[in-house]
Amino acid sequence: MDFLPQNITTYAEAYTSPESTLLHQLNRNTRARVMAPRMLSGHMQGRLLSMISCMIRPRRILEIGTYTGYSALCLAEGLTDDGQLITIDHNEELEDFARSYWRQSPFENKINFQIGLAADILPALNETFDLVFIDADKRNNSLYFDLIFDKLRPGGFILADNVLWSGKVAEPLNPSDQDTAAVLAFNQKIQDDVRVENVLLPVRDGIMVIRKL
Ligand SMILES: C[S@@+](CC[C@H](N)C(=O)[O-])C[C@H]1O[C@@H](n2cnc3c(N)ncnc32)[C@H](O)[C@@H]1O
Repeated sequence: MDFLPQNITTYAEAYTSPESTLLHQLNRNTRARVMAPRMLSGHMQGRLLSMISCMIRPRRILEIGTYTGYSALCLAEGLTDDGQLITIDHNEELEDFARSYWRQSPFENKINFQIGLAADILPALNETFDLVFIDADKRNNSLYFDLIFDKLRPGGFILADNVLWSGKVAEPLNPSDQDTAAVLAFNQKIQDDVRVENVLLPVRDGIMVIRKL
């Protein structure tokens, strides 16, 4: 869903740095060959993820929800020389596809792909993260936030995707719509949490930017 008029979106994209050739190919081939290509962050959001990562210069990034590896490549652009990005997905069928693009990038050796359910993998991670991107099953956003909070350094950032949920968060809630209810609950939980500061960016489907105090 576009929240801005199409001409404004087109203009904003025209005045955003272009995707690299590799990211463009990954974007295009995901659309051509993979189910549900709308899940991919895409040009504008990808450049924003890269920009935020370059501002933070993280040593450790955690991504929950790899899909075809597009956002991992964007976030990896900001890593320090000794940095590492751990990315988790339970869909092992996408591994070869994602790796074939990571291999062509400067970040192959910095990306650690872990296959499995995020809720199983997260408790075992023995790292302190500077930046976390939550972009998997939205019903578990609150669980993932709780599981990673103590692993995030003070001053570190969490980005949570799709917090506008196609605009449904601002409409009357259908009682049978558990996905929207979960996104609403997550947004409220963050808003009420005195341990963080947060800004809901209405970019694409909404990104909650959270800073641990
Ligand atoms: C929206 S896509 C991620 C898109 C990617 N971050 C990007 O921007 O290009 C969500 C991914 O989360 C994965 N996923 C969903 N539930 C999961 C779970 N419980 N544990 C791990 N991965 C999960 C899906 O397989 C899917 O690939």
